[in-house]
Amino acid sequence: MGILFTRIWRLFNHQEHKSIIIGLDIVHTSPTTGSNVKEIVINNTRFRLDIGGQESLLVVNSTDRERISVTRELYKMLAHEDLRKAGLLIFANKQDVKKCITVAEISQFVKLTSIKDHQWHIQACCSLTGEGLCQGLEWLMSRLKIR
Ligand SMILES: Nc1nc2c(ncn2[C@@H]2O[C@H](COP(=O)(O)OP(=O)(O)OP(=O)(O)O)[C@@H](O)[C@H]2O)c(=O)[nH]1
Ligand SMILES: [Mg+2]
Repeated sequence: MGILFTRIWRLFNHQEHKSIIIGLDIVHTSPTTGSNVKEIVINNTRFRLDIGGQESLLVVNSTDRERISVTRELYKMLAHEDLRKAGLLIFANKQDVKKCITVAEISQFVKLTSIKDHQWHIQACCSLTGEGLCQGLEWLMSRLKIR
């Protein structure tokens, strides 16, 4: 999810909203200085994230049918105390690819409708063109405004 992450990072730049970004290819390195600060490495780039997050972003590779079941487990981290009030934004990436897993299918796999205690939104996107990224983030921003 390197490309998508880089684009989102640019859009978020200089803003103070706390978010965590999760996906299957993020490598957690050892905890760093602050208690909530984690360093992650994505495609050889090191990022520092504050994981006392208010929002969660989940990135799904819509062409990877084998690992969609692993993705299903990821949102369980929403049960963590620090994420009690977090919303969940799911980016279904690579929706431009023929025969990709559709947003409806991903929703079913991940059992989105069973998430009752968090607001969630699933957004089709293509990180090559950037399509869908702004719409997804607009959903996050609208949540932050009404708080
Ligand atoms: N067609 C298409 N290709 C993409 C998209 N996003 C990433 N890719 C391609 O997928 C490959 C891996 O890029 P990453 O940024 O690692 O994307 P990823 O979502 O982690 O996908 P995988 O690593 O393949 O699981 C590269 O060749 C990208 O060009 C997308 O939205 N559409
Ligand atoms: Mg990747």
